[in-house]
This record gives sequence, structure tokens and C-alpha cells, in this order.
Amino acid sequence: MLRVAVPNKGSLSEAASAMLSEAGYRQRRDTRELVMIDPDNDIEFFFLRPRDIAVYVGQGTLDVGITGRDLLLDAQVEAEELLPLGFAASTFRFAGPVGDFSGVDQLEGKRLATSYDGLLRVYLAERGVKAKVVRLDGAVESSVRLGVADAIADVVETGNTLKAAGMEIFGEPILKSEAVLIRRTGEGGAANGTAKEIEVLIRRLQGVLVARQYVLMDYDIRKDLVEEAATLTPGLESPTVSPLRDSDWVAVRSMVPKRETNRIMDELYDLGARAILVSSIHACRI
Ligand SMILES: Nc1ncnc2c1ncn2[C@@H]1O[C@H](COP(=O)(O)OP(=O)(O)OP(=O)(O)O)[C@@H](O)[C@H]1O
Ligand SMILES: O=P(O)(O)OC[C@H]1O[C@H](OP(=O)(O)OP(=O)(O)O)[C@H](O)[C@@H]1O
Ligand SMILES: [Mg+2]
Repeated sequence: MLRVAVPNKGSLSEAASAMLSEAGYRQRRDTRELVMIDPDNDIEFFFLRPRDIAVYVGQGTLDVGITGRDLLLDAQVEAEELLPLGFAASTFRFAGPVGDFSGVDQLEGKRLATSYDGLLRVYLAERGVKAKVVRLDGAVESSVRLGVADAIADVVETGNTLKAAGMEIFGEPILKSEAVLIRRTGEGGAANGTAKEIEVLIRRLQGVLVARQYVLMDYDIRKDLVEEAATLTPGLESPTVSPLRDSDWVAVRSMVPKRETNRIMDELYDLGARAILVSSIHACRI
């Protein structure tokens, strides 16, 4: 049975369970449940703190898990990213009181507060910057005002928390993060006999990603324009072209990136396409 770690709380939790449900796996109904078996798929889910997930997977106690890329790197364990999952996007950045800092080189000898000390120490060491790292559990933005640090390194999503604390970002982003599926890299990788099940899980999650990122586009076009239209809607393999009763026209069906839907519809219309219809994809295997 495949053993999968899923975030039980915080920013990753709901979206991770929603994605697994969409991929056809049973998920817990009560947020206090810690373990759940999905007998139909022969899979066991363990609901754990996102920060601990890399530790369990790195030790081989659990086969795969969902966590943040930043949390994976911070844990410094023998686990690797298998698939980015497209949610919980954030950036890990330096910030300080407005006007105080303009670059990482100014951090020499300063006190830096963070919840991601593993990640931060590696970054500073790589750049030869010697600073004192102060490890805090959360609300890191308050640490400067309260006098325990000169600057911080923290997760930034909208930037609203920083702004409210009178701080601004400086330097290049340390890391761009999102939720990721992870697996052990150490000796033997994931537990024996789970390779096939992991492959199925990955394919299902990829199916969810594609269903979220693409739409199906149908339209009618004059036969002599179909080649030009196909360059606008190349699809993944090749668009489906079907005959219509009027033999001068054909019907075309193709997958199109969701965020480009309206631009492509406008261009198809200008080319002469009509009856352009867009529908969402419920599920898929690519
Ligand atoms: N606005 C955000 N705040 C915190 N983490 C975020 C945010 N957006 C995305 N994330 C990602 O979520 C993961 C952190 O989740 P985690 O559950 O540990 O912290 P949290 O959401 O801050 O929860 P809590 O602080 O209540 O324990 C990281 O991978 C982080 O990059
Ligand atoms: O850029 P923003 O959209 O403002 O989001 C980023 C903030 O959200 C998180 O804090 P959280 O609410 O999880 O509290 P915590 O610091 O106690 O973890 C994170 O640590 C930042 O403080
Ligand atoms: Mg937090």
C-alpha cells in the first residue's frame, strides 16, 4: 500500500486535499483525522504538519508527500521534487525596515530573523555573507520592531503583511516556491514495490493540472483556412478536424491553454471561424 503524506494544516492543506480528491482519491471529512485509508486505490494518507513531511519522506517512513518547495529545501533531507503542483505559490525574500537595506551584501554582521533557517544559512554561505540567524516560529515581520533582528527572510505572497509592518523587500528573491510532490532520494529511493503506484499518482495529478490549465475549444471554419487556424490551436498532439454537412466547412476541436482562451477566440474569429465554443475539461490523462 502506498503511504502518502498530506499537509494537515496551514496554507497547503485545503488545496492539497482538493487536488487529491480531484485526482480520484478519498480524502478525510474531519480535519482532526490523522490517518485515512483509501481501499479502492490501495493508498494510505497521513495528515502531518507540512514542515515535518519532508522529514518523514526523507527517512523513508512514508513513500511520497505534498509540501512546499521552501519547506523541502529548509529540511535538508534526502528527498527530491517529483512534480510541481501549481498552488501555494510564494517567494522567499529578504525584507527590512523601509529604506534600511538595498542589497544582500549589507547583511554582513547583521541579525536575520526567519522560520526557514536551513534555507537561509545555505543561501548566505553560498554568497559568503556572515550574519547571525535568529530562528522564529512565525510572525517574523514583528521581530525587527521588537528588537531581536535587523532584517528578516520570510515567505511573501501579496506583500500585505510586510507593508503593514513598515517593511520592504530587498535583494533578489531567495527562492520561488509552490506546493510540490516529493519522494525519497536516499538509498533505494521510495520503498520497494511502490514505483508503479507512484507513477499512477503522478499521472493522476498531472491530469488534474492539465484539466485546470486547459480548456477544450470547438469551432467551424472554411476548409481552405484550416491550416492557418491549426497554427492558432495546435493542441497537444494535433487538432481533431471533422467534416461538416456543408463540404466547404470543417469542425475543429483542440485543447487550448485556459489563460489564452480569449486571445485565441478573437484571432480565430478574425480569421473567419464561427460557432467558437469553449468547454472545461473535467478530467484527463495526457
Ligand atoms: N501567504 C502564505 N503564508 C505562508 N505560507 C504560504 C503562503 N502562501 C504560500 N505559502 C506556502 O505554504 C507553506 C507553509 O505552510 P505552513 O502550513 O507551514 O505555514 P502557514 O500556512 O503559514 O501555517 P501556520 O503558520 O498557520 O502554521 C510554504 O511552502 C509556503 O511557501
Ligand atoms: O505576503 P502576504 O500575502 O502578506 O503573506 C505572507 C505572510 O503570510 C504568512 O504568515 P502567516 O499568516 O502564516 O503567519 P505566521 O507568520 O505566523 O506563519 C507568512 O509567514 C508571511 O508573514
Ligand atoms: Mg505561517
